[in-house]
Amino acid sequence: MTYSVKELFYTLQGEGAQAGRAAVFCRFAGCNLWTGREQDRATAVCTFCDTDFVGTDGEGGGKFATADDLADTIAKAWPGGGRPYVVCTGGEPLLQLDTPLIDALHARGFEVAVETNGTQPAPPGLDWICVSPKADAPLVLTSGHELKLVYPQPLAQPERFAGLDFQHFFLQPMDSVLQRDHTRAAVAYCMAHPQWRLSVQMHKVVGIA
Ligand SMILES: C[S@@+](CC[C@H](N)C(=O)[O-])C[C@H]1O[C@@H](n2cnc3c(N)ncnc32)[C@H](O)[C@@H]1O
Ligand SMILES: Nc1nc2[nH]cc(C(=O)O)c2c(=O)[nH]1
Ligand code: SF4
Ligand SMILES: [Mg+2]
Repeated sequence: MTYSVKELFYTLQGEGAQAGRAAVFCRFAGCNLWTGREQDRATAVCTFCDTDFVGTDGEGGGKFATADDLADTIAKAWPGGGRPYVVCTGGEPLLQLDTPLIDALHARGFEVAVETNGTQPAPPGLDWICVSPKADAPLVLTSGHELKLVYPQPLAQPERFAGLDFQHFFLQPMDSVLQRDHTRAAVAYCMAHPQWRLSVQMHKVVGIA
């Protein structure tokens, strides 16, 4: 299958339990909850997205004809040393990430992580699954390593997800003009409900991709 990648770059994971860890980011193009066009944002299922995932024209982006082609490109972006780590994101990565690509990445020594909205089943073999539920979208993926809820979403209260089968539960303040208010509210919620931890988008604080 052909993979459409918006951008592919080396940085630090900025969010969740793996924050601070060096990672190759593979941002797949396209999402099932928003077209990515600003004129459609208000009517999208997911309205708060902070990401451009349209097309294949970003840094390191392109169309990759085979799993081996894409895995080779990801492997070239790793500097050597440590345990190679790739974060598959998007857009919605589970529209494209499949078993041949996971196998090709494992064959090159990578741990494979995914950032998903949880509306698609996950292929087997993923090493780290981060699910970030969206209020108006059906949640299909109800287990994984971390659940990272963007907060606040009035129609997706943390209580709805607290009993699911995840090792870590994070609230991530919604980035918008009200980001400071959202952060204060998330802090208060985590202090009142210690099952939840705060995920600050560290990459935005330190100014990296
Ligand atoms: C751009 S999404 C791509 C992966 C997948 N589509 C998803 O939604 O999980 C990556 C992460 O950014 C989070 N995110 C998106 N917009 C955000 C915002 N405005 N503020 C905080 N986090 C946001 C998502 O919830 C998700 O955890
Ligand atoms: N540094 C960094 N960490 C991230 N964690 C999740 C991200 C995403 O957009 O999926 C992201 C991102 O865009 N940059
Ligand atoms: S589901 Fe993820 S990629 Fe899609 S619009 Fe929402 S935050 Fe953005
Ligand atoms: Mg991001």
